[in-house]
Amino acid sequence: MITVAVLGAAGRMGTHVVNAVGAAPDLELVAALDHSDDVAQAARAGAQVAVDFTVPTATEANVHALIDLGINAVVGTTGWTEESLLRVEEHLRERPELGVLIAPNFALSAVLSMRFAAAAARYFESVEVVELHHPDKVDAPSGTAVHTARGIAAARAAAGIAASPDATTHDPDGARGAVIDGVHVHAVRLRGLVAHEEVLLGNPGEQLTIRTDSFDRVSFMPGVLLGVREVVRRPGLAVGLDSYMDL
Ligand SMILES: NC(=O)c1ccc[n+]([C@@H]2O[C@H](COP(=O)([O-])OP(=O)(O)OC[C@H]3O[C@@H](n4cnc5c(N)ncnc54)[C@H](O)[C@@H]3O)[C@@H](O)[C@H]2O)c1
Ligand SMILES: O=C(O)C1=N[C@H](C(=O)O)CCC1
Repeated sequence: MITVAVLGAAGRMGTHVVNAVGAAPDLELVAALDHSDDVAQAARAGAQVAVDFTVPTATEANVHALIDLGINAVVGTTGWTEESLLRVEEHLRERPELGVLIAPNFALSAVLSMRFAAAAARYFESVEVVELHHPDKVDAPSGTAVHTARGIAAARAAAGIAASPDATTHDPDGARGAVIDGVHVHAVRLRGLVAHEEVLLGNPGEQLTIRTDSFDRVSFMPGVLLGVREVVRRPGLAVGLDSYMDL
């Protein structure tokens, strides 16, 4: 039995995680904490793993607190930068027995989309990412889109591919979107959506579209539970659920 605490337990994702952990025969929910609770309660309740679905402004501090408490962490919250990931990696050297998984998206379709996009990136002249989410989301672009763009950019750089062609010289309102490692990323916020992303790859006379749709937050739960089960036997920092999958 793996004992689990949930941070952000009252939120949209946290509520689903509480239910999914509660329904799993090999997991025991020992703490359901939200913003007014002390993270140390997770240790007092005997948690081996804490799942964090909080807010980008809180998640890094939560992870450092969990490491100090000797608790493995599975993190779905977005907002991570190269610098904040490095700080966690550094902190984990003090606790080499602990594992931390930080994954921008736990849905299988999204994990595969990111992999497929990176694999396809070097075969196309142009690439852009469009992410589409519910309007209650506080961050843009999405963590998934940032991770997707970085994977595409790394694959193109490794293959020596030039920047996507773009004649734009006048864009006073930012219509061309954000630029992540040279890849344009566009964010849509629309009532009715949950979490969606399209990667558009273009060549003369052809286009490849890679699309992932999470219509319901249940889509994230198998990946979260996989993370909880695996993190206890995979010390160190892992970024992206694909690192726990045999892809
Ligand atoms: N990785 C994935 O697969 C995935 C999927 C969906 C959402 N997300 C990300 O998860 C995060 C949460 O999304 P959501 O839709 O559940 O948001 P939400 O606003 O519904 O929930 C966040 C919860 O965290 C709580 N909270 C805030 N600060 C806290 C703190 N310091 N300690 C404990 N709890 C705290 C809030 O009170 C709230 O209940 C976002 O960053 C989102 O982008 C990731
Ligand atoms: O609903 C959200 O918020 C989501 N956030 C993640 C992101 O920013 O990529 C994953 C998808 C849902």
